[in-house]
Amino acid sequence: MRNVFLIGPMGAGKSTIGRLLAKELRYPFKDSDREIEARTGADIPWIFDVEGETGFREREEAMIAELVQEQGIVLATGGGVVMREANRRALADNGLVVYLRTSVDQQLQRTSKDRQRPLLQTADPETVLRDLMARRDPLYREIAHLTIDTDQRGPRVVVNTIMAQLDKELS
Ligand SMILES: Nc1ncnc2c1ncn2[C@@H]1O[C@H](COP(=O)(O)OP(=O)(O)OP(=O)(O)O)[C@@H](O)[C@H]1O
Ligand SMILES: O=C(O)C1=C[C@@H](O)[C@@H](O)[C@H](O)C1
Ligand SMILES: [Mg+2]
Repeated sequence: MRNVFLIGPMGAGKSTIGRLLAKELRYPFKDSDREIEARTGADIPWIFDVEGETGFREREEAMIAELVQEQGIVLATGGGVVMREANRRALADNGLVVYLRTSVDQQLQRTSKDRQRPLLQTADPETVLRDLMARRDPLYREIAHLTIDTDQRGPRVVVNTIMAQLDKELS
């Protein structure tokens, strides 16, 4: 069974859509951010605070290397997973990579209520998101087997769109 790996920026809907897609496929759902928290025994803001972003990226790379060994899971990755080449290779080689695309305007709306994203705890999250998008969008595209725009589609419609594409991929 093939793994499905969801990539994309903060607020693209990887966790939300991943959970729904996994139900549809009857695959186990894993969320790399949650797995890192469980393994560390601390939440992501704590890890960034105490170990810095580099400490978090080390934990993330180790977790991705482990998770890609699974067979037949839906995995929601963290927004910055593509920054490391080892992660890009691990994902591209071990599953179908789906890029959930979204605009910075939508990201701002979807992330505004939540304080769990340390990179956005700044006076100017819009500039941060634009800068991250400029650097990461080419990397998401580099490894994506499928790209789905989520701006005009609610989570259920995104899942149906992925399911239709998966049927094509698997037939
Ligand atoms: N297609 C969509 N349309 C409207 N709202 C959405 C859509 N997808 C997700 N959302 C909402 O956006 C918010 C962020 O979604 P989610 O946490 O799934 O993003 P994420 O990609 O996992 O982000 P992160 O990389 O920070 O973990 C949630 O409140 C979710 O309900
Ligand atoms: O875009 C990012 O770099 C991040 C996204 C989140 O999923 C978490 O992995 C963390 O907050 C960092
Ligand atoms: Mg998430």
